[in-house]
Amino acid sequence: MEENKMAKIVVALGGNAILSEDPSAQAQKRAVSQTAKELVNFIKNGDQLIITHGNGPQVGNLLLQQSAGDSSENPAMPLDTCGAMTQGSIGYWFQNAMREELLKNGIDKDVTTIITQTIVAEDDPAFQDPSKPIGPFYKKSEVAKLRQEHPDWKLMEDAGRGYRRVVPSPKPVKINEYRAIKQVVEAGIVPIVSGGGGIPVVERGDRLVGTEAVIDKDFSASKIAQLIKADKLIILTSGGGVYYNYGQPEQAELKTVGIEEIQEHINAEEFSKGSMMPKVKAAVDFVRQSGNPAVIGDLKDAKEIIEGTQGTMIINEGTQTEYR
Ligand SMILES: Nc1ncnc2c1ncn2[C@@H]1O[C@H](COP(=O)(O)OP(=O)(O)O)[C@@H](O)[C@H]1O
Ligand SMILES: NC(=O)OP(=O)(O)O
Repeated sequence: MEENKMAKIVVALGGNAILSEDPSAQAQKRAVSQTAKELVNFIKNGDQLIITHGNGPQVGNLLLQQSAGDSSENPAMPLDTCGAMTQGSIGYWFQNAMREELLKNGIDKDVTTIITQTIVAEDDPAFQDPSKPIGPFYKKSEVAKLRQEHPDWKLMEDAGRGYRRVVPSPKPVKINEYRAIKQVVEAGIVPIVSGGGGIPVVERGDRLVGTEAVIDKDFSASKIAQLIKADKLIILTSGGGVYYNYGQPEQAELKTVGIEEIQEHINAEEFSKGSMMPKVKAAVDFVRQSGNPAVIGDLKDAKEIIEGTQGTMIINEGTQTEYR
């Protein structure tokens, strides 16, 4: 198969950006359709697109549905299987929406979802320190009751938006389906990969065994972007680009920043642990390893981000930091 010469762009979409206020399938499909309209612009530009997405809200909601209907005849599915189910459901929404948009634009291109298993280390310290927010946001007044009802849950405040259940989030070590993903990319097909960061599995001899965790999709997206030698990594979320002093009166949104400067802000732990910190770390890791830029921005600004007029661009050079 001949190597595709067009620019390869990995786009990672946040679970919270897909599920904003209305958790119904219709509302999430609408958000995905809106995004698909923007994503098709990359293809019209002649770029090769690789799509990945989060699943934090969706997998948490699914776990709640599972436990509500749990019985010996119809047992609740474990977290790794719920992760796989969200890869299927969100992948379906994207395949469906992308197909429609491509047809509207007269583009004959296949889109396919690859169920992806992400190998993590069984001794990753993250298993002892849950940090990945999943499911709905709760008010502070609800926390005591939730702790009583679910003594096994750990709850944490999430970036000023309320409290959420948190689960372990080990780092991706290997993407098991990487070779398949590479071949699909080389064939010019648009793949939807590593949804929800990939299904977390650990290696035990010849077996891959599912584990109770949710991998951060930003870290998996960065790993895939490095493996396929992407020209750009774009992380789309809600709320805009990266801010210094987020939530403070003096908050400032970054337009362009070099990796060494933003690394200092990472080292000072200035970004929220369960939300912006993984995005910034994943972006910096990609830029450092590849030399290519990464952009973090709002899903609703996808068009402007493609044009380079919105979002925060992180680049591989010392530069005068620009603010919006
Ligand atoms: N420094 C920051 N700059 C911008 N947003 C931040 C920052 N710190 C926390 N946030 C919050 O992080 C959110 C994005 O993280 P999250 O909701 O976890 O993303 P995802 O869309 O991947 O689910 C933003 O909507 C914002 O509320
Ligand atoms: N798995 C994951 O990172 O999901 P979110 O993007 O929804 O946080």
